Amino acid sequence: MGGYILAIDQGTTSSRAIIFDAQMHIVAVGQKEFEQHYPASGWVEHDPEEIWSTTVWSVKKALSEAKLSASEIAAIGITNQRETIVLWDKKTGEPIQNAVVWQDRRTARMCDELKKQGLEEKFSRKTGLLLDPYFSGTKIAWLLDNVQGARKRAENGEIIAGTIDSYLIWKLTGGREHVTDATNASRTLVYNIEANDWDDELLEILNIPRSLLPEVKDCAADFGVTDASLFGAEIKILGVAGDQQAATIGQACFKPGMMKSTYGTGCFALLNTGEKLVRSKNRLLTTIAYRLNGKTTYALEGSIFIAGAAVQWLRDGIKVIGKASQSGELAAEADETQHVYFVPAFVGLGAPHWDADARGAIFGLTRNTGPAEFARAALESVAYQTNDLLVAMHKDWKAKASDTVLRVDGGMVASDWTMQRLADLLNAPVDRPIILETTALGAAWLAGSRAGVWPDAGEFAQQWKLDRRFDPAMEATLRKKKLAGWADAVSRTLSA
Ligand SMILES: Nc1ncnc2c1ncn2[C@@H]1O[C@H](COP(=O)(O)OP(=O)(O)O)[C@@H](O)[C@H]1O
Ligand SMILES: O=P(O)(O)OC[C@H](O)CO
Repeated sequence: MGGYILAIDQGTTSSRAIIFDAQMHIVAVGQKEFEQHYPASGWVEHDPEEIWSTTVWSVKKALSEAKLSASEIAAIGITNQRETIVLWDKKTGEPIQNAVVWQDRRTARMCDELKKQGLEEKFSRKTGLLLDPYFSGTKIAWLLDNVQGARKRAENGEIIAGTIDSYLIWKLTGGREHVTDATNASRTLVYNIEANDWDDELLEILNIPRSLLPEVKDCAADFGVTDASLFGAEIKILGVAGDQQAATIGQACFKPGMMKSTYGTGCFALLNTGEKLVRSKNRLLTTIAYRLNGKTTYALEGSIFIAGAAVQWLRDGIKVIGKASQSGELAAEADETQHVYFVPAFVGLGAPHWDADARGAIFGLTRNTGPAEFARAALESVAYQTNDLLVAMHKDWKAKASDTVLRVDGGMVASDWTMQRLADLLNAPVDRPIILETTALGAAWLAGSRAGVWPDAGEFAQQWKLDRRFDPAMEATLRKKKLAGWADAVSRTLSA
């Protein structure tokens, strides 16, 4: 057995496999995109078979690129798009229908109904979440009620449910393990984050049989062994965490008060609050950052649904850029005297507004407005939204904005212009590390430390190295004016 660790990062748009050596350096990557299905307005689905085939393809690709055999891999760590849910047949492994993705809004009315019954406080107290279609619970209920025969099959114990980590482990172990980890469980809306168990009362409200759900383990634990027929030898699965929690670990945010923000399709900021479960009074989420050796560390989370997706819209929607990397250059050419605000509520707004029905809007257009001002407004929208999250976090965590250092990662942080504007509008420093594969790194650390080939948290934290710090440089009055303009634009975009 070699000291290599394989991280599987199953994301919203692609599946990736990354092999790290014993020194925590990347030696090979396999990656494959898969199809997004939009069967109705606001609905988003993935084909689980495609999630599985692209994952297997990526692992095989990474192994062949690295010229390694499966027997040289000490352990696998899995990280995944969170909340997305699959129901599948226990005997055949066949999904009962496509996975319902985290972005999917089909249960908005169900959530409204539960809110009308006065149940949001109960769900929030027990799970740390809110009644929004984002989370898995109402998606499971919808599948049981709407896929023909599903409820009967569930009652007969023929089908089971899981988030993507759980589905992948089931497939990887040849149907031997139905398990998940505490971070993924904490996104389902039926997991009690204080009791650390599925919650019978919430399961009853949503009419979900407990037998459908996987066993919940620590993030570093024995999750099973891959079937030898898949990659040529058995490999132990020793680490699992949802992708935003894995990025928190990969950014070495192990101490209370440390915060990371990941800018991929969406943006997710997590603040480590330690063993203390902080209840947000400002519409943020309380979630499990990680659970190690039976000890839970909590986080406050702000979730924004559109970040890099706004750059994709500049490229594929209004076609003002040819590739994502041109967005910063174009924004830098914008006329600073024009105040254009773009609220990218393509799929509603996440934290702190939680408005499923809001849709995108642009304000402040003049005859001189052109592609550069659109690009700047799109990139600035990401910074303004992050600021809204941080303002809410500072109220809940009682910290000053000036005391905050934000560690960033994800595809968008390649843009220097965006990172500088982020620091300017937050009025706080923004730190970009050298290793940007923080999500995979976090999953690899869980597996590698459990396997005994990677160091403990303290030593691991020392490998975090700064690439560049962006210090705030915007004049205070301009910043104030811009933030007020954004607040006005958002208030005009909200649905009610
Ligand atoms: N140089 C860049 N400037 C701005 N945005 C970028 C740049 N490079 C990539 N992006 C954006 O980053 C996103 C991809 O980031 P990634 O972390 O791979 O996302 P995900 O894991 O959600 O698929 C895309 O939405 C893309 O538009
Ligand atoms: O797959 P990503 O990187 O877009 O992350 C999705 C989040 O986990 C959704 O909560």
